[in-house]
Amino acid sequence: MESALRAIRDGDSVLDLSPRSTVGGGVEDIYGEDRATEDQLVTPWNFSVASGYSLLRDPQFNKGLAFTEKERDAHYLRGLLPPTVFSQQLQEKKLMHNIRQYQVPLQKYTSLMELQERNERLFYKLLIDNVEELLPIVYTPTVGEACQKYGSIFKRPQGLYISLKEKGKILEVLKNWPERSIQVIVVTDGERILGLGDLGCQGMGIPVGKLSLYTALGGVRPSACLPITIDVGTNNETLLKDDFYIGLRRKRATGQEYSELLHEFMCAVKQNYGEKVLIQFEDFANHNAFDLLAKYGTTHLVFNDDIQGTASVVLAGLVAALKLIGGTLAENTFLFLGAGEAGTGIAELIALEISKQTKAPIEETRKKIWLVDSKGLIEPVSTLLEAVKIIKPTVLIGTSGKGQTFTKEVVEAMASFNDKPLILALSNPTSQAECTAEQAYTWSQGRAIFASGSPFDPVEYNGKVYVPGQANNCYIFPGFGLGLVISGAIRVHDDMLLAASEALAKQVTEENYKKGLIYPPFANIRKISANIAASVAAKAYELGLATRLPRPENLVKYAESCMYTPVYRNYR
Ligand SMILES: NC(=O)C1=CN([C@@H]2O[C@H](COP(=O)(O)OP(=O)(O)OC[C@H]3O[C@@H](n4cnc5c(N)ncnc54)[C@H](OP(=O)(O)O)[C@@H]3O)[C@@H](O)[C@H]2O)C=CC1
Ligand SMILES: CC(=O)C(=O)O
Ligand SMILES: [Mg+2]
Repeated sequence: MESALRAIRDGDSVLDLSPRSTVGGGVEDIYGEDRATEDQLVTPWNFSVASGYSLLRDPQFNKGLAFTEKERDAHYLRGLLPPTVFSQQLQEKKLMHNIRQYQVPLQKYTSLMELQERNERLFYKLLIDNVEELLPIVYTPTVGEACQKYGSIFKRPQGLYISLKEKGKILEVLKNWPERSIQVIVVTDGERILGLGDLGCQGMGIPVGKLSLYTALGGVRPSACLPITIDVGTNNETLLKDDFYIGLRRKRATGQEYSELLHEFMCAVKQNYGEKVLIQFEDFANHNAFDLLAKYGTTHLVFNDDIQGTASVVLAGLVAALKLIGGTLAENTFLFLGAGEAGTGIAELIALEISKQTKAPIEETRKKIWLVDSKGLIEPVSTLLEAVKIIKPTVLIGTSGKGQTFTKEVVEAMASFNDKPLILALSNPTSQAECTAEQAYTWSQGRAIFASGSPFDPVEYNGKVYVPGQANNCYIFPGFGLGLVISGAIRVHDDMLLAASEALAKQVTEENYKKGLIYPPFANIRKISANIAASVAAKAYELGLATRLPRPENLVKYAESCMYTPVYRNYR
């Protein structure tokens, strides 16, 4: 067997097995592959059944030191591991200890990505058990920095890259992905990565991060998740000049060239994975995002996280906040800084919810909502401060992607006519937040109810500790997607967003309210996701959009039973 392999690999039956020094200074391998020059062809070999060395290098099955004695015997692992056997708990303890040694968040990020590449179950165990500590690493804000530096920190590729070079061959590219039964795709074209702008192909960190939350927070199994970056070029001059940039070095394709590639992609996905695969659009620029959602919303199961997920999470926070500020949604006045995907998505869902509650036409309910963009309000008002003073909103929402725009004067103005001004600084990452938690509490003399897209630590002000919430779509999309998957939904409907929002708001407890929180803690996120999933699935059945029949009686229990858990499996 051994010699047959050698002969086949070498393409020649006679081999000199003694290692020799090569011209480049290395040592030749016994198969002669090192001797091959650039124009001699060699075959990349692999084995289909993971055992021994290849088992240790397969992240899906690797358990590292946690392989039992029996497994080490049965799977040819003897000698490939040191003699000790660790439990998964001990591995987790060791890794958390190591991660906590790093002072720089990006180092924590790379060590977690390496773990994901090495031992998937252990990665998810860590993420689930330490979600509040690790979320800011695998997700905003650190993932933003990782995308900015993706070319330099890039080691092994994650996800699937589809560039203009693959035009006409996208179906073949999808078939190169090792998994067949995909349930959720998160796709970006990298043009609006958080509030950091066009990061081109380096936006891949976002689909990778979002999908790791699909698994950790929503229980969708990792093998069913597919991160995709569509590379149509970048207009980011710094990246185009960067030696380490990993994407196409050209300006972004637009118009027909862009839409043809996207259309081929959408058709290929449906052809390869069927009608029930969820395609989540993420961090597209708004000049494409709305069109893509409208175009494919009637033919595919598509969801835009920035427009729809954000809307659902913010509406939940607003509904919960009514417990603290009193009144109904309709009695509030909303002012947005930023009228793009997040801003208009949230505004529309608020208007829809008020319209459902009051039976007033949506054209009427929109009148309580004001949006300011870079050119000002659609009125002779050019600054946010002026708009705040004239409109006197009860709720101020930042979705402009520009940091420090809720100035002291703006927050003070909000606090001058509101007992409890509700201030949501949604822009990510932390550097782009409209104001910090400390600023919101200090400038409002401790009266603001504050939540932000990226997390802030608790703030002490005048001897009292204030705990800011995190208003981020990651409360919604994992449970939302799970609900679509378990019901076999074929289309997304706005009523599902309202159902998800209501389910999230219901998870806020009296204890949370006492702390001024309008979102529940992430520590309970899997329970929260199961509830969101059940509500979304229930709505899918009600609307006739579910294909998984018969409908399970208890949808919460069913959702929980479908959720991936990262404990190790025993191998026979
Ligand atoms: N917390 C969360 O869950 C989420 C947060 N976000 C964050 O929200 C931000 C915006 O995202 P998104 O809506 O998709 O982006 P868009 O590009 O779609 O929208 C940005 C909007 O902000 C406006 N704007 C830009 N600069 C200014 C300024 N100086 N003053 C006033 N308005 C300005 C733009 O106006 P114009 O068109 O005139 O330039 C546009 O209306 C990002 O930072 C993103 O990270 C997004 C989704 C979810
Ligand atoms: C959270 C998110 O989706 C964004 O900032 O784009
Ligand atoms: Mg996003």
